[in-house]
Amino acid sequence: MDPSNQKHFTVLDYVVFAFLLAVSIGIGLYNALSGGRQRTTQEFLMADRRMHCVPVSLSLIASFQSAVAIIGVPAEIYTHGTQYWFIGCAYILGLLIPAHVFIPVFYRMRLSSAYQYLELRFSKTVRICGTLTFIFQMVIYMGVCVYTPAFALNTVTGFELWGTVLATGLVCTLYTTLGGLKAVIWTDVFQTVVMFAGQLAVIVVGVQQAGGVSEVWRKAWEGNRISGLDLNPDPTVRHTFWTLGVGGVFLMLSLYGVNQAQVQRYLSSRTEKEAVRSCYMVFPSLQLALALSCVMGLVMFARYCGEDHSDKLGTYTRDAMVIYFVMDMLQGLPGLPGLFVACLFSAALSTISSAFNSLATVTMEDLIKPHFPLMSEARATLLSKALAASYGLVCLAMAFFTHLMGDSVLQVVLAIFGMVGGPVLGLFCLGMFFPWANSTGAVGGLVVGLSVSFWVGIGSIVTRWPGPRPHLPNCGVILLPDNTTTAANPALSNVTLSQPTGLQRFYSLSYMWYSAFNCFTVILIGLIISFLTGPMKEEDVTPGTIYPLLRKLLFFLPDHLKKKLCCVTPLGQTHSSEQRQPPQHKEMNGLAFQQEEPGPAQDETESFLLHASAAFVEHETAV
Ligand SMILES: O=C(O)CCCC[C@@H]1SC[C@@H]2NC(=O)N[C@@H]21
Ligand code: NA
Repeated sequence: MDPSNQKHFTVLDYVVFAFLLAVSIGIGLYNALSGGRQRTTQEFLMADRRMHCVPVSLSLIASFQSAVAIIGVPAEIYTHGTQYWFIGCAYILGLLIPAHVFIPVFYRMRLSSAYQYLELRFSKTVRICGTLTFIFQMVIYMGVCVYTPAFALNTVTGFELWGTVLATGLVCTLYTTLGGLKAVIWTDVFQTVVMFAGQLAVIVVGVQQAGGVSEVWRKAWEGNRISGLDLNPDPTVRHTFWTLGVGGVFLMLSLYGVNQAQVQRYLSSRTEKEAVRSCYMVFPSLQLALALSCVMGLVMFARYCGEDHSDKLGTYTRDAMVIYFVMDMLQGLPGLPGLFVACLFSAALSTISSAFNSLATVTMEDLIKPHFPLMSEARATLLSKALAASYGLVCLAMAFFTHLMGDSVLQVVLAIFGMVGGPVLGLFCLGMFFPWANSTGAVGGLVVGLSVSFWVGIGSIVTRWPGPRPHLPNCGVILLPDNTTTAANPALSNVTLSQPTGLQRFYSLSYMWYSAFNCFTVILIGLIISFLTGPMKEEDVTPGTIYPLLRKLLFFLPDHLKKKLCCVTPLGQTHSSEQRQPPQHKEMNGLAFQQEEPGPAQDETESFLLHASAAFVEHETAV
C-alpha cells in the first residue's frame, strides 16, 4: 500500500475516538462503584435481574452487530447486490419464536446459564457439552470481532494494528471486569447509538457527494445491484430468498433463542413480560441496522463503480475496501473519520464485552460452581472477574489467527454461527419439543451434528467450488464518453458454470443453510438414538423443560381432542390448581433468589410452567 494513498487522521479524529473509549471506561467504573458495587455474582453476572426492556433490547442488538456487519455488509452489497437484505425477513420468526418459546421456558426456571436447562432436561454431561460448544463458538467469534476493525484500519490508515487490538481488548476487559453485566449493558446502549450515528454520517455525506438519492438509485439499478426476489430453490446458490429468509431464521434462533449472551439479557430483565418486550423491540432496531449497512453499500457503489480503482484497491480485501471508501468520502470533513472509527470500535467493543461476560458466566455457572457448591460469594465474584480478564487474553490470541480466515469476514462469521450455533440450537429443540429424547440421544446427536457440520464447512473451504464469479469490482458497468453506460462483457454475465455433482454438491451447500441443516441433523440423530436406547417416559421429564409444541400447533382443536392427540399431557395439570407454592428463599448454585408466589395463570400452559418451575426448584435443591 503506497503511503501516498493512505488516509490520515486529524487531531479532532483522534479526540473523537479517545472520547468513545473514555466514556465506555467511565460507564464501567460507574457501575463498579455504584449499586451493590459488584459484590455478588447475582449482580456481576445477572445485573440483579432488575433491568428495563429498553437497555436490554439495545444490548441484545449490540451483542451480535459488530464491525463484521458494519464492514462486511456494505462489502457484500457492493460486490453482490442487495440480495443479502432479504435476511431481514428472517427477523420476524427469528424474534417471535425466542419471545414466545425460549424466553418463557428459560425465564420461569430462573436460570443463570442457558445450559443449566440442558442438565435439567437431560444430564450434566449434556450441559457440559453445550457449554464447551458455546465457549468454542464465542472465542473464535470474539477473535474475528477484535481483529476486523484493527486490520481494516491498519490497511487504510496505517493505524498501528496490534496497538489497536491491544487497546480494544484492554479497554473492554477493564470495564467488563469492573462493572459486570450492568456495565456491559449500559456501554452497549451508548455504543449502539455511536454505531448508528457513524453509519448515518457516512450515508448522508455519501448520498450528498454522489448527487442525491435518485442518482444513487439510478447507478445502483444500472449496475444491477438492486437484486429482485430470487426464489431459486437450489440450496447450493449462496444467497436466495430461501437461504436468507428461511435459513436465516435458524441463524437468528441460534443467536436470539439459545445463545447465552442473549439468554443472559432476557434473564436479567425484571419480569418475563419485560424480557419478551425487549425481544420485540429488537425487531425495528435490527431492521434499521440492516438498512443502514445495505444503503451504505449502495452509496459506495454509486460513488465508485464508474471509475476503475484497481490501482488503489489492488491488494485490498473487499472488507478493507469499505474503509478506504469511507475514509475517501469523509476526507476534508474533520471529526467524521474519527466518528466512523468510533462507530467501528463501538460495534466491536459492544460485541466483545457481551462475549466476555457471557463466557465468564457459563464458565462460572456450568464448569466451576457445580464442583465448588460451598464457594463463598466474594470468592465466586472475584473468580468471575478473573475469568472475564483471562477470556480477554484468549480473545487477543484468537485475533491473531483471524487473518488466516477467508476474504469476507461476514461470511466467515455467519458460517461459524451455522457450524457451531446450529447444532446447539438442535440440542435445545430436541430437549424442548421432543419429550422422548434422552441424554444419550442428546450427546450422540450433538456429536454427530458437529462432525457433519465441520465436514461440510471444512469441505467447502478445501474444495472451494468455483462458484459463479462475483460481479467485477468495477461493477461490470462502463461509463461511456457520452455519459451513458453499457454492461461490460455481456457474455460473462450469463455464463452458466457446470453444476456440482455428488459430494461436491454437498460441499457447495450455501453457508446460510448450515444453521438449519445442522439443527435438523442433531434432532434426527438425537431422536433415533433415543428410541434405540429407550425413549424417556413423560413422568421422568423434569417439569418445565418441555414446550408443548404439538398442543400449541393444534390450538384450534377442542380441549378433549388436544389431550388425546398430544402424547405429552403437561405435567402441570396433575398439580391441583389450589396447590400453591409458599414463597420460598431457594439457594440454587449459590444464587439466592425469591421463589415468587406463582401468580394467577394466564392459561394452562402458564400454570403448567409455573408449577413445573416450582417442582424444578425442589429438584435442584434436592440434588
Ligand atoms: O456483525 C456481526 O458481528 C455478526 C454478523 C451478523 C450476525 C447476525 S446476521 C443476522 C442478525 N442481524 C444482526 O445484526 N446480527 C445477526
Ligand atoms: Na457490537
